[in-house]
Amino acid sequence: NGLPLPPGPRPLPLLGNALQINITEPWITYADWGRRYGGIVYSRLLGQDFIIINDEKIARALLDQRGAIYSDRPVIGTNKLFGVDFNTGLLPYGDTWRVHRKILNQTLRGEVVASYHDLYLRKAYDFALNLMDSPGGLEAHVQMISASLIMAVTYGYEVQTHDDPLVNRIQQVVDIITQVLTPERGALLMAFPLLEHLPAWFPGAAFKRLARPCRELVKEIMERPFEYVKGRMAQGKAPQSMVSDFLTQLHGDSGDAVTEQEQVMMEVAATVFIGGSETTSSTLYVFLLAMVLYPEVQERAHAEISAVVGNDRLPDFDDRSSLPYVEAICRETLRWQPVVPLSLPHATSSDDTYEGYFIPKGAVVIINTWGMTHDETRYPDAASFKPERHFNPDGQLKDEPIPVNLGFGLGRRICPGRHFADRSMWAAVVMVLASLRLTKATGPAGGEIEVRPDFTTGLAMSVIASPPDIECTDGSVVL
Ligand code: HEM
Repeated sequence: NGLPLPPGPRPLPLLGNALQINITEPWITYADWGRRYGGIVYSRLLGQDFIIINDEKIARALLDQRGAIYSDRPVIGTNKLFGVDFNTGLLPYGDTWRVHRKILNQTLRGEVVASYHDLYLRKAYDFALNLMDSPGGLEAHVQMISASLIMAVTYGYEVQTHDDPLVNRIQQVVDIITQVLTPERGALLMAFPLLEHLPAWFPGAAFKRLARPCRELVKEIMERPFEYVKGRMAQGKAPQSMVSDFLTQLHGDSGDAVTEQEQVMMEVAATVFIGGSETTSSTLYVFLLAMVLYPEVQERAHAEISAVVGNDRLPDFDDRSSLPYVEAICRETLRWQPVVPLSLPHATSSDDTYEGYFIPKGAVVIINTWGMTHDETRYPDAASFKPERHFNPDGQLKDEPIPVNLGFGLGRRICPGRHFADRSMWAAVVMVLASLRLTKATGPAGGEIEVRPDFTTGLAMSVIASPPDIECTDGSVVL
């Protein structure tokens, strides 16, 4: 229609801008392009159109206000190959996705997840105790709280040990997905569809070796926990969970329609684990890392909790509104290192125009959340962890509750688990701050071992380079 594409880096023939992207931290390249070319950037990767949005206002104008165009997902050939095309987060914008979303919106809405308050506090308490008992097992404790929270809410399944076979299976699927199913690999497959059909031994097609085991694992992780809930319900012993609530509603019905609905619920439940476990654990890593690196923040939180909660009990949700600094720590954790730094890729389902630019149908739309939360004009000294930035000059906490945080995405595909994440994260953060002090570990010579923040990619997970020392303050659980 004669309109130009948004500005962007000059592409090379065939490869497009593939060689200009920092593969391990593409959000840094995209933020850099944002500074050079503006809030909306066009790039081409192996023949595929990419629209990269670095500006929150533009992201809201397109995803929130033009949801009918910007809510699709890119077609990634590997999703089907790996058996994960059932996942709500990867489904194209259409009827199946709508059915999934309806279930998710109902079962994870604010009022429903509020009914799990005791569960979040109990799991958070176990987490703090585990950290206290064996600080060196930090990674296992973080995995434990994330997996056990999600398994309890989804299936009413109590994870008993760090080595739960079911959780291990699900974790294997998550690992494969985050390694293999990236939009960049999707672009590679779209550019060279032949790769999908080459044998796994062929150079460049080695990733396919994981496809069959992944498909088998996916089948198992969908069916086994579902059958577990049915078995418990038959014995009259199933606690409240997403799946048991759903099956209770179906009670008495039979036939093909029920089988179909059960299949949908199996898919939604498996999605919840895949979508909720790594994001939860990554966020907790970021929080723990920040506490080790910023002891003054930790001290201020200890003082706030001490003043409000006292020394005779642990905090609970009734204290939440009286602990604004703890709230600000949660918000800053999501801002400082958004654990899904590029959100999930969206795609356009028809041509569009924006501010005189042409946006083609089928373009992959990347929301650079990391770039937005590190925008120096909005967050001065963005690389530093500063909960204070979430307060107004009059000392009041800003009116930006966690469920509207950019880290949960935008528009019709916004994270349906955000209310759950808000509450489960708060419980873990406040429980750790109320009962522990995190410090750098000491080396053999008695000096502090420096902590070098290092991040793995996939869904971006922070790893603390050396296990921190964790002390129970004053020998008691409460400060
Ligand atoms: C701190 C924790 C979490 C973060 C930062 C997070 C972030 C995100 C983001 C950025 C998206 C993509 C949104 C978009 O496309 O615009 C997403 C999607 C999704 N999240 Fe979360 N999430 C978290 C926890 C959870 C939890 C606990 C659950 C489940 C209980 C969950 C379930 C999902 C699902 C099912 C989708 C796909 C939605 C769709 O495509 O329609 N997430 N999440």
